[in-house]
Amino acid sequence: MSFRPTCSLSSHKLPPSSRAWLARQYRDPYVKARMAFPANYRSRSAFKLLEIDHTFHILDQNNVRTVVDLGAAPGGWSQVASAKLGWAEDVPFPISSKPPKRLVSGYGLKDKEAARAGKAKGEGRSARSKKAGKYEKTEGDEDAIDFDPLADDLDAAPRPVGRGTIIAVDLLRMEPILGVKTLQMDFLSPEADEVITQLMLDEPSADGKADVILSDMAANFTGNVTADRHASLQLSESVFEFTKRHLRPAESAKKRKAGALVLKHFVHPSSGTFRKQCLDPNFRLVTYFKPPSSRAESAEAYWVCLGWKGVQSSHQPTLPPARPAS
Ligand SMILES: C[S@@+](CC[C@H](N)C(=O)[O-])C[C@H]1O[C@@H](n2cnc3c(N)ncnc32)[C@H](O)[C@@H]1O
Repeated sequence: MSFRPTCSLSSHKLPPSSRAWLARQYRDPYVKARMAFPANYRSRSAFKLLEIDHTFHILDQNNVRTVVDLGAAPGGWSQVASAKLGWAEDVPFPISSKPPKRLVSGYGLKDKEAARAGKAKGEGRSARSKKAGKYEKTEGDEDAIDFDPLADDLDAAPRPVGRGTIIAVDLLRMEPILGVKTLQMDFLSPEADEVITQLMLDEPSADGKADVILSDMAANFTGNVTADRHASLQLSESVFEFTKRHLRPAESAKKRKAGALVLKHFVHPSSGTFRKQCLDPNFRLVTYFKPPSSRAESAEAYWVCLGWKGVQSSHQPTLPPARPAS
């Protein structure tokens, strides 16, 4: 469902669950903050990465040049990474408790102008969004917020020239972001590694290694606890296998805490085993982190892993490695 700040909360036409969702959105300071800032984040998730980076300084390092963003759509984390690598205006932090009024009450000024322009051409917001191939929020992806792709004006001058590149992978199509190469594919497919590697090697002086790997991937929840846990663990295992091949070890970056992995997971009994077998032995520091912007009622959390040792883990995946190609 779209978030429309002008919707009436008391509308009896809405089912109770939608009214509760809207009420929560109204109260949510991150939803307001997202609309207030010039970065015009595409998702509320952007704040989770800002908070992670504010605490661990993963992207705030000059030596960070290649970032892989797995499960990137609609693009909030990629926007943050793009700004941190200097491709876009950097983003304010910490989150202001009082975002500018004119923007909190509706869409950003730029969006309003774009909306007016669209209207003049006889196009409504939804028609324009459809034409531009707008990210469609999927069920369970409640941190995605409707955004107007036309509001991210990539042609606006002057363009900052950033360093390095971000490779964003998702099952879903993503609108372009400066400094970001987007790849629409299933990360679990057998060909994913090769295609991502190719993109990494396309860069001048690239060696196919990433300085930072981010995974905010979340499998679609089915409601079947066993199947959902399996899917979540399978994603974690696959990201770890990818990390073994592509994360630049701290030693070669000559920084103790270089080589960073941020991995989303959903708390369940096997996740502790995964951490002990795969993460703890291979990183200098592994921290379980629940960003303040992650909803308390959500079982999601992140492992923030710093200082990749480049060690090949002896851990054998407990699950079938990859989904067969359909
Ligand atoms: C919570 S959203 C990510 C939000 C994103 N970090 C942002 O800031 O906008 C999770 C994403 O994981 C993607 N995803 C789940 N399984 C995937 C897979 N096997 N391959 C690629 N993407 C996947 C979903 O399509 C979804 O867009």
